[in-house]
Amino acid sequence: MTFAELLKTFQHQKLVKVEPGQHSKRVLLIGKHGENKIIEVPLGCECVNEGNSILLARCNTPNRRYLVASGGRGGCAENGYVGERGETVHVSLHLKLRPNIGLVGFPNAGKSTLLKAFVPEKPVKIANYPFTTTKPQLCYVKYEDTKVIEENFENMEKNLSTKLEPFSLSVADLPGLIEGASQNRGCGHAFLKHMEYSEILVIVIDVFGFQLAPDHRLPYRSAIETLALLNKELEAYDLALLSKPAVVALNKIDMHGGKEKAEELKELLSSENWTTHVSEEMRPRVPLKLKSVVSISAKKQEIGNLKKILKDIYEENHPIKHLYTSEFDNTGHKSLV
Ligand SMILES: Nc1nc2c(ncn2[C@@H]2O[C@H](COP(=O)(O)OP(=O)(O)OP(=O)(O)O)[C@@H](O)[C@H]2O)c(=O)[nH]1
Ligand SMILES: [Mg+2]
Repeated sequence: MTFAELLKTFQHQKLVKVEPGQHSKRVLLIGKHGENKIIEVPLGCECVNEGNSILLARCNTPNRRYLVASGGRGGCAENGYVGERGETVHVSLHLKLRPNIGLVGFPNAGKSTLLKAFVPEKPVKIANYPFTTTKPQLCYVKYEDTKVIEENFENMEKNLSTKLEPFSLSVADLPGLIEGASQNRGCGHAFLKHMEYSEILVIVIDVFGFQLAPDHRLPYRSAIETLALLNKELEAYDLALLSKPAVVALNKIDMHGGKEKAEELKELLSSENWTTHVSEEMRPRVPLKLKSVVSISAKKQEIGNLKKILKDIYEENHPIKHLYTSEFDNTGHKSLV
């Protein structure tokens, strides 16, 4: 099953109806409990009761089971030996992506073009109109094989050697967000949810700003305003998103005047109070944690040191834990850290 098919399968409602308990019989005084129905879901799936919107299960651990609807109790003295009906619950199953990196931005900012720059061999739909990407697409950014130190303690001899190991980070390209996404405008919630599990946010900004269509009735937003508005949408959806490390990619610097615009923006974003450069109604309460601001031309596949920055942030978040110290204790065995 492809990833897109998997997403489709798990993004719909299900009726969970479990069996009733059996009545007591002459030969079996206590009736059998209604049998469980087991629904297997992929990791990262959330199960929500459609009736009251209560989250019933967040399936983050492999092979763990959650009780969503209880089977009917078998006949016993308390129910007059008459088997009870099982519960019936309408649930919706949501599959959330768990990419290392989530690409966030207004429509047309160049998110898919950046994905293509990361993974040139991947067929990606890119076009000069908003909402080209309608479904999340996931792929892996490969890095040159990384040197790792291998410890070999055979025969109690300390022998350190280096070997090469492949390293990659998963990246999700998401449909564009617009003002009001957190209130479900545009593609809204359906895609903001995938950011919950992204470890690093890459905010793709068109240095020339955004307008949904060339129509004077539609508002034009400058590049810094788009960043502030995206920040506001993330804040309104879930404050926790703002604690994730964020990298801003200032895109389209190959266009006339693009480099100058990117330099101006970098200057504005270098201050902690960058949000003061937008009007109050666009200003988020909690600014994003901007780890780095990079100027890029996704179209020309000139992305500077963006890949390295992302790997460095990833490694900062996942320090390698050595299970053993490199010293032997006095019994001749290695000691645990
Ligand atoms: N000149 C120039 N054009 C770019 C660059 N990056 C993207 N574009 C163009 O901008 C348009 C939109 O690019 P996409 O990658 O589809 O934008 P997106 O952010 O994925 O858009 P949605 O999927 O609608 O959210 C396309 O015409 C791209 O060719 C760039 O670095 N330079
Ligand atoms: Mg796209």
